[in-house]
Amino acid sequence: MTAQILDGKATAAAIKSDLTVRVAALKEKGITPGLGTVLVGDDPGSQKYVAGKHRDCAQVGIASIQRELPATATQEEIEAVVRELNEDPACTGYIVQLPLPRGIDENRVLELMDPDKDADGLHPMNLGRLVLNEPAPLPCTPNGILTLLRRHGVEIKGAEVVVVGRGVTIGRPMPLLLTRRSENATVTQCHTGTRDLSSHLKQADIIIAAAGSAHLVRPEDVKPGAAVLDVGVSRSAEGKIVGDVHPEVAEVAAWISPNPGGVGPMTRAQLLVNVVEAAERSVG
Ligand SMILES: Nc1nc2c(c(=O)[nH]1)N[C@@H](CN(C=O)c1ccc(C(=O)N[C@@H](CCC(=O)O)C(=O)O)cc1)CN2
Repeated sequence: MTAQILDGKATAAAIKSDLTVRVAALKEKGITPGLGTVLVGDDPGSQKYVAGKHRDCAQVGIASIQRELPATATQEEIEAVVRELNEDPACTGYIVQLPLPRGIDENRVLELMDPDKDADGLHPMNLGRLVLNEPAPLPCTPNGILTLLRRHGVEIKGAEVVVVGRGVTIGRPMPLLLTRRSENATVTQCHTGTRDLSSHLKQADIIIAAAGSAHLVRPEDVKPGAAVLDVGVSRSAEGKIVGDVHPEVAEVAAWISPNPGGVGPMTRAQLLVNVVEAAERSVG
């Protein structure tokens, strides 16, 4: 078997095309959605991701507001930028690019954001709303993964899903989305404390690998016919992306997301969805 591709690039392009129409309709009502980004430091990966987010904004007609601070920025300097974006009427939604440099209290920064402008769905109020089943912007990568599966017709309802990783942007919120009544999946969350990862992976209909550990998921661990989403990013000595999923998994799985070209573009598309939905809410 050779797996079919969960094509994030093409799916994100379709989402952006739909958003272009919605943004134009908002502009006719006098609303221009504006995405703000706060980038602290000079991590090349973060710089690339933020640049991609602003490229996407330009494509669909969303205004861009960029704030950059040096790696030496203090907690107070970062918080001042967050306060400024909270007050800026041109900024209808924004994100703080993670991770922040060592020594910065990330949670304090996220808590300071106006939850109504939280385009990432990572403010504690919005994560709480997700737990309580209340409307909230959804975290971009988990929601991007669900959209990718749905648009390719992969059955989520009743599926045994293994999520590998417990980070704030993916691993923690992913099971919250998957276990809503609308998805009805059964989820096992694995992490560095899991004794026998392989035994869990072998049971999974869907594997979401977000550990950041190169080629962690191997072909012998995957049930034939499973859908495998590769979210992890490690870098080779040449700077190339190495995912969490071994390339030979494609010989066993029915569906696989490429990396790059799978979940990354979907993360960016869902961010734009959150920005546009917030602007639409503001006009009723
Ligand atoms: N505030 C946030 N910070 C971070 C998030 C997040 O959702 N919100 N997630 C990740 C990084 N991330 C989003 O910011 C992100 C990762 C990857 C991509 C992407 O388009 N990747 C491309 C490859 C790009 C490359 O060549 O390096 C792909 O997969 O095709 C976009 C966004 C951590 N921080």
